[in-house]
Amino acid sequence: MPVSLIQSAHRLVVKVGSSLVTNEGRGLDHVALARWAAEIAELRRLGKDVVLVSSGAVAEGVARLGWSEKPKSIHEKQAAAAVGQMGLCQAYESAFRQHGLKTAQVLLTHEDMADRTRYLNARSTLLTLLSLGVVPIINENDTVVTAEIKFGDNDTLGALVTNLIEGDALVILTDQQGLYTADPRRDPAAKLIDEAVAGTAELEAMAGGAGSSVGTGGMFTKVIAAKRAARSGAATIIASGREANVLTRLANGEAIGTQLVAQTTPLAAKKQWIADHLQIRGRLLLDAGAVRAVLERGSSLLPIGVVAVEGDFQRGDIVRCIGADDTEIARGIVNYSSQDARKIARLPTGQIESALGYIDEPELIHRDNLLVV
Ligand SMILES: Nc1ncnc2c1ncn2[C@@H]1O[C@H](COP(=O)(O)OP(=O)(O)O)[C@@H](O)[C@H]1O
Ligand SMILES: N[C@@H](CCC(=O)OP(=O)(O)O)C(=O)O
Repeated sequence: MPVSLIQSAHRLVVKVGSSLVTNEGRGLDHVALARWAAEIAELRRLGKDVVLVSSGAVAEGVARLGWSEKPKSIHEKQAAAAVGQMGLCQAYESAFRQHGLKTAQVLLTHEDMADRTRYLNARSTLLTLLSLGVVPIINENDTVVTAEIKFGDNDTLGALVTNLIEGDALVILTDQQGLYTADPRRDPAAKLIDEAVAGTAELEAMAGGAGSSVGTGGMFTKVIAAKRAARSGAATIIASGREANVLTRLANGEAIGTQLVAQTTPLAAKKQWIADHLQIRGRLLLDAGAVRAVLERGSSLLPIGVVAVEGDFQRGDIVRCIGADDTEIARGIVNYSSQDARKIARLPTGQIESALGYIDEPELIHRDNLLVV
């Protein structure tokens, strides 16, 4: 049996599906929510940051409105989501309060992930919430999205959030023990897969079946989510949300469900992404001290070591770091726009806020986002 990668993970995304959250569509399962909240509180005590992606708004709205099944029309689904999301928030807020934890509702759309500024804002807000000890609870903003641009299932959203916050792992809790060789609802001989490499075609073939009556994507979207999460080096675990203490047991190294491993680490994936990036928007000219700090000590690049800023770039763009003789020594993801970088170049960190009127990060480029070339 493999050892759970959750044990060493520092930042994780836990995704719970509609059928679990709403007791197969019968209404919110408060007992299950209380269990997950207790387990997430324990993960936080173990020093792990946890973001929860929860489905269930439509299913809970359908139950609250007294409808007998999920409606077909998009506007009725959106209306149901708006009603149900209230219930989800209330239930999570009170479940986490029992453990002294605050929660935050974050509703995201596809556009928030596609637009660079919104993507970076969502990322900063989530990281700030985590640093404040708050548990962010994410769902798709179902009431405003149209069918063509919907994530649709929250497995995809969970994977994109894992990429967004550079999580080490995505835990998908569902109504099955994990990924089977075939849909266990149809094939009683199907066997549980305990470990596999994320992103292979065989996994996609096994997960072909549709989801439950209240869920959306079935296993297929979970396998694709694992493939997406693996791109940023994160492992995915698919396990039963009904298994007692599933999250804390995973955190203690117990292998439960199916573990889909990435073939690279999050840091290596990010550095590869920087190396492969074709659009380099600007150049930072470094003094000799900054060159030594970056090359010899693997340090972050601070504004004080930058003597000039060239080009026109935004926060989050990739820029070159230039040393003596106009040679490129490194490249990385910059924390400030070219306009702001010019204002803080040569300044000590303590003066960033007075120069700009705000401070995002003390570094111009953090060492995790810096690739020596
Ligand atoms: N290979 C497979 N292994 C496990 N479950 C599968 C497989 N293929 C299809 N499924 C179906 O996927 C369902 C879980 O997906 P879904 O209903 O969308 O759940 P959730 O609401 O948790 O996202 C299971 O109940 C199962 O019937
Ligand atoms: N945003 C939707 C999630 C849709 C859905 O069914 O997702 P899932 O159960 O994860 O397959 C909701 O909250 O109802």
